[in-house]
Amino acid sequence: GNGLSKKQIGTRGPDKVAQVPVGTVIHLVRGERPSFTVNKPTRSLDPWDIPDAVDDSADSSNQKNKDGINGNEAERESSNQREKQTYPSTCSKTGFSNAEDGDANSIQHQVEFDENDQFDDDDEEFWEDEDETEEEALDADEDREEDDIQYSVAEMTRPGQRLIVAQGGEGGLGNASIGRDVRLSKGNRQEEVARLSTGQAGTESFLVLELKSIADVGLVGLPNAGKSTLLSALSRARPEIADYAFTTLRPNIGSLTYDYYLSVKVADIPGLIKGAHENRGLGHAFLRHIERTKVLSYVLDLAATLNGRKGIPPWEQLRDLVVELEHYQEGMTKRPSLIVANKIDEEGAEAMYEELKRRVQGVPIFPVCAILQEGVPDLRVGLRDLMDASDPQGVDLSKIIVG
Ligand SMILES: Nc1nc2c(ncn2[C@@H]2O[C@H](COP(=O)(O)OP(=O)(O)OP(=O)(O)O)[C@@H](O)[C@H]2O)c(=O)[nH]1
Ligand SMILES: [Mg+2]
Repeated sequence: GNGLSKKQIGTRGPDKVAQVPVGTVIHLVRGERPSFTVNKPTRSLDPWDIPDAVDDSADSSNQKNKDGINGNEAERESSNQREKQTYPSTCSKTGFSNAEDGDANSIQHQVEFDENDQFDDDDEEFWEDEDETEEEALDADEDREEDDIQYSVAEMTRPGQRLIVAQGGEGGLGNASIGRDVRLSKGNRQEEVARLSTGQAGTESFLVLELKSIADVGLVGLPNAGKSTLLSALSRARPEIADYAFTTLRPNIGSLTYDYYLSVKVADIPGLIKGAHENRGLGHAFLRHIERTKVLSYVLDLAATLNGRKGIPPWEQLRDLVVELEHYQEGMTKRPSLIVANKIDEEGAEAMYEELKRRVQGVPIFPVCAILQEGVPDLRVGLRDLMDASDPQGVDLSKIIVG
């Protein structure tokens, strides 16, 4: 699928506790199968709710998603199939093919899983023993950059969720245990003593951790900055727009296509306020989604203090946003970033834009009027350049001149 960052890890020896962000999918490359199985393979990303994917009860069915995460293709396919069943048979396929763009409407509907849909049950071949000794297998693993994913183990959907993906071994008791007090029948004493003193080996697994991103670009800004307006100017998505804070309560996704092949997904995320990292506003829910985008586009309202409004000047908006993101997760604002200076059409906004350029350096700034789509073509190019840039910059808090 789109926007996946992968990290391969190996575990050996005792249990290891790794903290992974919500939205991480764990795939097994090699090793022992864990005792739980994935109930529902993920085939689409609802940007807001990640469907529960882990069946904690030790179920022996082993559904898996060999391809990892399927993109919209599969989702669309299956949703079409579902609709086909519910619509009268005279309804042609073109009658409901509106979800051709990966925009808000097509992504936001919840996909239900049809147990037999798309997934073959010929699991066996994935679990056939290979003619490799364990030693050889380990060496091979170190050589290979990326191994084939055998099995999707779990999708972490809740904060603090814990799963044991590899069990630690039992410690040996040592020679001290071979004393008179170990009462064993003569027959299997030898065996039993050996087992007690050496312990038992732990299981071993090689995993790929995959953090699902909801989009390539996240539009980050205070409420009312014009994020939703901008998304609708950039793409065919039609999010709700209104002249009050917290219009957007769920992320909306729009697709930007360039030159037929490149498609960049942009997420319009609910407005962020000061204290969001302490869960003010809808804080954590918003931040969680920003976490899952690769590129940050800060949308600043140039007109917030103009014409008698009692808002926050754009450079302070930027500082507040950066502080919130960093409080939530250190290093987050190092992501490739650009600034959209919105509402350039308002009286006095030009001067604010000049002031903003003076006070914030190191990241590109695009003056835009989202309502009239002015500056939007340049922004589109800017976003693409940012995706391609070899040394993209984040916003450096110490370089914002405030006050
Ligand atoms: N003058 C002017 N107004 C704009 C521009 N872009 C957006 N607006 C207005 O700003 C208000 C807020 O726009 P939204 O797009 O809903 O803002 P948002 O950032 O999505 O707001 P939340 O969803 O509450 O976080 C609306 O009244 C828009 O019409 C612009 O370029 N110029
Ligand atoms: Mg909005």
